[in-house]
Amino acid sequence: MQQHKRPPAALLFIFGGSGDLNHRKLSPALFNLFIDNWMPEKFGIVGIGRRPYTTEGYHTHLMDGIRQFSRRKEEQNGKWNDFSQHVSYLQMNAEVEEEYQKIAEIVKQKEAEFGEHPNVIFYMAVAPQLVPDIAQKLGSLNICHDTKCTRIVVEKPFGHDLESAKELNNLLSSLFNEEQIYRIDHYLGKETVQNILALRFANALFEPIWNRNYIDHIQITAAETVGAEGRGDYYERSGALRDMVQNHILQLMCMIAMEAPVSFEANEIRNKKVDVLNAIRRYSNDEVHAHAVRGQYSGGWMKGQQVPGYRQEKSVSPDSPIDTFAAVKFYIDNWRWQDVPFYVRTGKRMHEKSTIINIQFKPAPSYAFPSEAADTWRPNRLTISIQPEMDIRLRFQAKRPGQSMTLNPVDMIFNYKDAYDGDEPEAYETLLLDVMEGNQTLFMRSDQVEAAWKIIMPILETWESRSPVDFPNYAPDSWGPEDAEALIARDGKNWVTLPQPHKD
Ligand SMILES: NC(=O)C1=CN([C@@H]2O[C@H](COP(=O)(O)OP(=O)(O)OC[C@H]3O[C@@H](n4cnc5c(N)ncnc54)[C@H](OP(=O)(O)O)[C@@H]3O)[C@@H](O)[C@H]2O)C=CC1
Ligand SMILES: O=C1O[C@H](COP(=O)(O)O)[C@@H](O)[C@H](O)[C@H]1O
Repeated sequence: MQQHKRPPAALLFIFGGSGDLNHRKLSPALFNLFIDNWMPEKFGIVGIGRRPYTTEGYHTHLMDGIRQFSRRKEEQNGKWNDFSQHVSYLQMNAEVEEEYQKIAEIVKQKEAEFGEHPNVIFYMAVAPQLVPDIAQKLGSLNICHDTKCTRIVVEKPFGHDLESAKELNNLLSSLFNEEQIYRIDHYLGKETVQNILALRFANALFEPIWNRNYIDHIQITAAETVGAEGRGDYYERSGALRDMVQNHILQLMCMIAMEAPVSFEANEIRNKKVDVLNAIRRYSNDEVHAHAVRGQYSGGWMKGQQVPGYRQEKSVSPDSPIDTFAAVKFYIDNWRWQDVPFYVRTGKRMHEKSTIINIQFKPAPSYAFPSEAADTWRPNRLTISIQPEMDIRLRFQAKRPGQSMTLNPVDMIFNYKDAYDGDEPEAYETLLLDVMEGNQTLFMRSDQVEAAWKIIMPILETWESRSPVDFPNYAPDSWGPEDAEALIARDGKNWVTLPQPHKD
């Protein structure tokens, strides 16, 4: 068994304990932490919802999620029985103030059982519109005011726009200290995303070329094959730009573009990231059209299966103007990145599930080789595959064996599966452990969230003020609308998909 320092005693209340996020992500993550001996010696987990569950029924529901969605499918030799002793269900309506006394009683009871005051963590796995109300009601319980060991975890989306994000920040800061607020962006918990910091700041190799002098442009693609997946209710109030760009993709941009931190202290990393967000160019409403493209999928065929269009999905309006695809060309106006375009795109029902970052370097300044020696003179590319492939590829030009001087690009590959055992923790495992340990490095600070909204707002406002005339405008199993190809082709570049070994 691995030996390491485990977090102090914790009592975790999951609002939305009967919901999808807990079923698919949170409970499997907590169980994996337990199997790996990372859960505190003394801990309790209380799922909260209005649905009635017996303790046994709740355990069966959670076990079902673990079987379906955990990276570990097995019951792990009776570990589940040990784990489930710590898990209970509290049926309560979170909109009713009096019900919160039940929480205060559980805290007291656990304090007595543990013989110490545990860190009390409130996880908001509920629809965003419920969060302010719940936070306010929790604020009326004494446990929030008198101790730093009370923490609140807020899921994305954090607000619906800049104004509502500010309101939520103001409300939370009137009830909690910033050190108690954990704004989750689950991309930051992914191993491959955290590794960007290691790649950039634990190697001297890349820093000298990591700037406008050597980098031609950067691309970030976060493509999904799934559609709205029964989340039409939520997605109709969101869309791809809000759902993926405002948070995950801008965070990836920060990881790629930030300056070197002087320490890994949470606020130092967050300061460096917010500098990037503050330097991203805000477009005027007139500039939006030239820099941003939206799309919505039609019905059609996906890997041999017929799939509905977005407008035919459950809880979606038949003339919905919501974007299920967004592509934006960003600029970061600072010394390192001036004039280097960052092309980002994300969409549902796309050809493959793949999140990749491509750093395209400029060509060599001159070539002594005959022009027919190569089919590309821009071979140098660093590709960071975030998921589902987990690798880093450095592409460079090589001489093809033979009597003539023929060049073709080859890849030097670091692959997680080959280098490690391929059993990396899921993002939510890392993030939940960080909350229990009180480490906020991978969580968003209030100013980061607001800075991200400021970038997105002009695009949202422009899109919302003009209904798209041509929706749906892309077929399932494609790479999105033609306009997205044009966005990058206008600059003489093209989107790069998962790199394939070079063949003639
Ligand atoms: N699902 C996912 O993969 C992801 C979700 N998120 C975010 O997580 C949050 C939750 O999403 P998800 O789990 O999908 O949503 P669900 O609709 O599946 O779950 C909502 C939960 O809220 C509970 N709830 C609603 N009203 C009340 C109430 N008045 N009192 C007590 N409980 C209540 C429901 O319980 P009951 O019905 O029993 O009352 C249910 O457990 C959202 O903010 C979402 O954006 C973020 C990333 C991924
Ligand atoms: O936050 C969200 O992320 C998922 C994609 O997450 P991933 O880890 O599978 O890349 C997306 O499907 C969802 O719409 C969004 O809310």
